[in-house]
Amino acid sequence: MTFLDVASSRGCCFTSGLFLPEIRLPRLLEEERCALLGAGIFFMETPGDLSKGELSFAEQFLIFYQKLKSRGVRHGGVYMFFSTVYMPIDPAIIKSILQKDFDHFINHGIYSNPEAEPLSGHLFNLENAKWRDLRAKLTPTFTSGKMKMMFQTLVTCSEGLRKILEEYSFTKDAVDIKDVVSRFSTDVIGSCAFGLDCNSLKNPDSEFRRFGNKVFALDITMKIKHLISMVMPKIVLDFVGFRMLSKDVESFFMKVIRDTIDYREKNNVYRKDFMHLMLQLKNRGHVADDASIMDTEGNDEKKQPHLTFNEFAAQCFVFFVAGFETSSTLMTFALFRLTENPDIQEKLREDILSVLKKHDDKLTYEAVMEMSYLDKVIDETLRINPPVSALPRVCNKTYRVPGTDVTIDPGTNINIPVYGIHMDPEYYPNPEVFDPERFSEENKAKRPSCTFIPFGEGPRICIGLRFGIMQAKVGLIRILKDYKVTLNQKTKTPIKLDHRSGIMAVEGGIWLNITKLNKRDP
Ligand code: HEM
Repeated sequence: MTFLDVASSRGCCFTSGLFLPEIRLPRLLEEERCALLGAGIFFMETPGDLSKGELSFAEQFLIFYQKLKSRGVRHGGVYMFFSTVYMPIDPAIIKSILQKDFDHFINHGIYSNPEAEPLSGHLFNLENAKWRDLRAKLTPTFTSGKMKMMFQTLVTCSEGLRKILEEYSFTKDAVDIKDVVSRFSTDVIGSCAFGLDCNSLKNPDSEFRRFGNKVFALDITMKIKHLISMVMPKIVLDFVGFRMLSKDVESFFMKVIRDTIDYREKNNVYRKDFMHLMLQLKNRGHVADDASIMDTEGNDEKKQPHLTFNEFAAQCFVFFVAGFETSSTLMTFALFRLTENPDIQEKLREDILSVLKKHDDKLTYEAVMEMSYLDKVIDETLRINPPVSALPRVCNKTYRVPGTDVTIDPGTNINIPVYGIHMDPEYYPNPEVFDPERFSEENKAKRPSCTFIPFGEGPRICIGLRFGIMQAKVGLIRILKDYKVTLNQKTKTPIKLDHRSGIMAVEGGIWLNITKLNKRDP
């Protein structure tokens, strides 16, 4: 029996879904449930809350995960809109899908049409050979050596963050911390991916921030577009030239990138950032450790570029989109958890200050790498509040799930339940408790692989992992070194996850008090 046989044994699979009004799948009869469980170990569920829009995407999938887990099965299925999604919950199956048998699950299954919408032709969306080729080209852009090269740009941007916090510590106003750290992330990624001073820390209404927010705005138009892209066949979408981004967003990013390329190429500018490495890729076909963006003849105007302008622009765009919201979410939740756990906040500050003292009070790449307690706090934050709560995959080759008699057909969508795994008491006892010691070397070694997957896993793992962590670390160090953070009463507690956001976020935001610390010996 294949997964789709089981799924369609209920007939039409209309579902109550994220963006739809309530259209419920008839509840399964008990004997039907047993038959499904007996036949293929699968179980289809449609919690009512899914349709009411009260639960966040992360919570909905946590419920699916917990229901499957409580039935003692290794995997299951979920009705979503008009299709069914296969959901493994056993880390061994997850590992097979993400790593061992990756060849069957290469793609994310997200619709894109670079001809109609050039910025959609980026790494996250590309498929099969096109993805492999581009991933191989871009990987050298994200090595630890390249991170070290960009480190100073990050530190420079963090000076703006310090200035803002200084003002807040003086005025004693409550700080919408997600807003502030998002502006920091916008400046960092704008500077590193576009080579621009976006000034969004100084000017909250900067164009970069405005258009960045527009990309993430999940308004009714975007919801409808998401739905259409999920339910319509690709051939129809291609035919009508379907696009996700509005024209003004596309024009803004294309123009910024075009102007920067022209300026740098004309003036042979060298800046230590992604833009420089991408220009090397475009003009020389590879990333190098030098200041030149031209080939050995000094120019390549006669030659075919190694990366076309559209490909180039789409990658800069995805670095921005994938980088700024995820990293600022990480910083926001870390600070929130530290307000809930003042002893952990104090311990982290001690770690930061003692390492800085060894490095003459200078925020260097090497100093950051030495802050081992900071690593644990970051990992524990990513466990309890993973910005991306589920990983999408689509099956591209018939697959027999190891250790079962179940087959997955090509075209079946897969959902890897990151948040469910991270909140499973089997791997993380008392999962609601924030405890960085879960990430001591000893404790990490006790857990099976694929039980901590905030960046995904396998060949398709987040390419910007190092950069995202480095950016969050610099931001947190800047804040915690000089300021104590406490929760302001404007924060609605207990916090509720925002059901309107695709990335994990808090309804009403996290509001903090910032108190300047007296200078002291670390
Ligand atoms: C805390 C920060 C971040 C988190 C939690 C995060 C998380 C993720 C996740 C879960 C995926 C999907 C992995 C998979 O399918 O297995 C992903 C993919 C990706 N991320 Fe990140 N990310 C972060 C920061 C960044 C940054 C800073 C950049 C770029 C500068 C970036 C660029 C990308 C790209 C391009 C992909 C697609 C990779 C591919 O399909 O080959 N991410 N990220």
